[in-house]
Amino acid sequence: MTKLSVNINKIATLRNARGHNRPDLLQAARDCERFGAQGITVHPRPDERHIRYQDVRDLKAVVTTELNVEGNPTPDFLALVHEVRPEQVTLVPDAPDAITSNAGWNTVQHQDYLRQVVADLKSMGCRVSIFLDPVAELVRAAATTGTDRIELYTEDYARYYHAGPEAALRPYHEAALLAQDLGLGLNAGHDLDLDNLAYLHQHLPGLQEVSIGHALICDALYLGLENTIQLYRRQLKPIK
Ligand SMILES: CC(=O)[C@@H](O)[C@H](O)COP(=O)(O)O
Ligand SMILES: NCC(=O)COP(=O)(O)O
Repeated sequence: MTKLSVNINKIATLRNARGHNRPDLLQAARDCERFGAQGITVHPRPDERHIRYQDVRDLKAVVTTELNVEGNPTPDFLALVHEVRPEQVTLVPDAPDAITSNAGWNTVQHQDYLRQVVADLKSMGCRVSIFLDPVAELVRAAATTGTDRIELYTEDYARYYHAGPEAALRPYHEAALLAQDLGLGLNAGHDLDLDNLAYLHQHLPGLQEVSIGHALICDALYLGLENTIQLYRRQLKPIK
């Protein structure tokens, strides 16, 4: 089964636009779960432009499925996840000024560093996932860090999907097979939406979780949050 983790960054973006508590992020997380989300993802960025560090603390007390906290393992980020101990930490090498995540890890270059961070997070009981591009040598190097899972960075898949889904997915399919051989769990995310999700799910072996935020929250403006989450879940229905 491929689980849907709803990324609620954009709900915090909206809240922060006015400085009050509308929409209420914690209530939104509860509602996402009630509507069918099987996890909640947040990506606190250093400038706290959407998710604040305090949100992550508060969410831990509220989320009943799984809390997935994404970010670059800076000292502040590591202190936060040490305190909160989410079910999953996804390591993303984003620069502080990046508009959104725009690159995966170079796991070859940062192998030793990642090995230390992964060991530290696993010792606290967190599942660890490393965000990376679908490149064989990056997947192999990730496996040597002891990470539980990798998250395939799907921006290129999403960009090229409409030009030809098969070609767009090919590197991801190969990376997924390699991950399976190496005993790595598999997540995927970034720019997934109602157009491209079902194909990814049907053709990516061993896909355990997708985290989706931007498109899902945009769709919810038109379709409503409950209906939207149900539509995304439907794209992930088990393959017979
Ligand atoms: C890790 C990742 O892929 C991101 O998509 C992310 O969490 C989205 O972040 P923003 O909501 O800040 O664009
Ligand atoms: N890990 C990806 C994620 O959480 C959401 O990415 P996006 O759907 O906002 O592009």
